[in-house]
Amino acid sequence: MTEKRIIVALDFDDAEQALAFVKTLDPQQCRVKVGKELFTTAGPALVRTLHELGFDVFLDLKFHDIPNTVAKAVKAAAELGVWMVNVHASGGVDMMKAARHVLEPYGEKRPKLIAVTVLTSMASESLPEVGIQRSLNEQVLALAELAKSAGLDGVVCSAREAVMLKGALGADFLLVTPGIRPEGFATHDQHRVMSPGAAIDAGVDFLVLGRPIRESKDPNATLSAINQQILEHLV
Ligand SMILES: O=C(O)c1cc(=O)[nH]c(=O)n1[C@@H]1O[C@H](COP(=O)(O)O)[C@@H](O)[C@H]1O
Repeated sequence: MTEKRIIVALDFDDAEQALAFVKTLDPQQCRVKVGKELFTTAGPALVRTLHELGFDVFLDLKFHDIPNTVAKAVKAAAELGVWMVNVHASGGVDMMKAARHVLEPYGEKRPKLIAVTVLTSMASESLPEVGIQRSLNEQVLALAELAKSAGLDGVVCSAREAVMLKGALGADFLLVTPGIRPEGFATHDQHRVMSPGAAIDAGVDFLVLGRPIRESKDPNATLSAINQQILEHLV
């Protein structure tokens, strides 16, 4: 099995539902993401259970606070042993450097630290309402450059910005992209979407999929089908 590129978003109300769902998944086929909703109800205990079941966990709490607070939160995530954790790049370079610095003692076992650029639910027209006058691509690039200068491993962005970011920041800077939608699947609240195959063609490293897998009648079969598409697009 090559690198597991799919991260399934466990956006469930509680641990019971999340565990019933993950037990239908093969940990060789995907990683999983625990976000604000599930972590607020189920907490670290659920993350430990997911580890016991063999899943790598992306703890998606998008920390955004003063450097000291974010650094301590990222350290707590490292203590939990998660595979990946994220912060908001708009928290600034000092915040990101503090988050990166606190991971030093963990060496190669540290979680990957990535920064959210512009949420995939936002369209370019929404940027002025939060005070951003530059274009969406300029904003994503500027925040990704900031994250790289702070020593982070990569960013969360949409797959639509992947070609630009890989060109500007290099192949090793990880791109994690939500807003992935198989052809014909509803976009819901996502604005900047792309299909799994197109995202791989654009150079994305990890694809985040929530509703397309959770709402499938056979999640593991959907996962296998998307993994197959990924393999075909990697050659
Ligand atoms: O950091 C994230 O994971 C994230 C960033 C972003 O810009 N957009 C985004 O959708 N996400 C998360 O990715 C998942 C997407 O879920 P679906 O839209 O159901 O596939 C959700 O759990 C979001 O919280």
